[in-house]
Amino acid sequence: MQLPDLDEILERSHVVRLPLSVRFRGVTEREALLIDGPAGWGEFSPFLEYGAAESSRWLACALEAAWEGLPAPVRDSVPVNATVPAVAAADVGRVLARYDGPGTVKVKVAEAGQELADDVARVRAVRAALPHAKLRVDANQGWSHSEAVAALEALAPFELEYAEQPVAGIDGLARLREEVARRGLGVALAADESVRKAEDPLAVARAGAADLIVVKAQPLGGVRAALRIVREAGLPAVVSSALDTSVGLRIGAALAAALPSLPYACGLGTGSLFAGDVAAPAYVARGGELDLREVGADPELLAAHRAPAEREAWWRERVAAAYSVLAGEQTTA
Ligand SMILES: O=C(O)CCC(=O)C1=CC=C[C@@H](O)[C@@H]1C(=O)O
Ligand SMILES: [Mg+2]
Repeated sequence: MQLPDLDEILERSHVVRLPLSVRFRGVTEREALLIDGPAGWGEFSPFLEYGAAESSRWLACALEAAWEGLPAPVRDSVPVNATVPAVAAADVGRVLARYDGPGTVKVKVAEAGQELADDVARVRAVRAALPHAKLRVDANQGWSHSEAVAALEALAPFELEYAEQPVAGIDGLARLREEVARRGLGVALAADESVRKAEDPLAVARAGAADLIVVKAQPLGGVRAALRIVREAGLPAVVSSALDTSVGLRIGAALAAALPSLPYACGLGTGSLFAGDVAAPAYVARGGELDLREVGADPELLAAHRAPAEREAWWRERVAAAYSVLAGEQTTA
């Protein structure tokens, strides 16, 4: 795609800071830069600690959505999972109450400072609240090999549909996958960080280190790039969000809706964790499904959630830095 002018991108940009209803990834607020492009809304919201090279993938996704538009869907709604952050078991009911009829729940585990007993109690509380839901866990590579083995043994009675990035690295996943098979634990392993933060997102598939991959439009450089990665990986894929605003969730839904096969509920339910959003109504699932309706930022909500001036300046500089990386790639291509 031909890069639009940086000035035009910046003219069309709005920076927001949205409140979360529950702490997630250590934050209670989420900042994002939204672009009102000629083909639709784009979102640029790399996590605050990401540098220019990594953030450039996220910008490529925003520019694709805003200037090129979203690819044609093959379905008109997508199933989504509820996501339960690493809260105390006693708070699980309060978090689940924010979701409407989820058939699948992803539970965050292996949070720093917590014990395996906290994870088991949290998963048990979800199972008690939703006896028929499918359950999955996401450790964000927080376990060592032996911790992962112990945890997957302790969680085996819950018949998880998969465990997402239980340990770090492709070699770590491959080794754990062998051990899981040897012990007959019967749990599939999904790669997330080993796809979205890897130099080569296909390496994990080539190494046979995971049963499935998690794909996110922003970290992978856009919807079309993510579609290509799924095709080339040849593994089942779960589409997920990066704690996006409604605008980014709609882009994730476009990815899910364009995949030829969608065997798993998508991690696109995180709109339900926000206490404020940019679209009216917010892009949240009903009955465990997200409809592929049109979603754009609402001017009044953009104004209500506008980030403080110094944060706005910071995000605009961040776009410029990521843009330089993309422009450099175009001249060398
Ligand atoms: O997949 C989901 O259910 C929701 C999205 C989600 O879990 C994540 C969003 C953003 C950052 C990540 O820490 C996290 C993930 O690891 O998958
Ligand atoms: Mg994950």
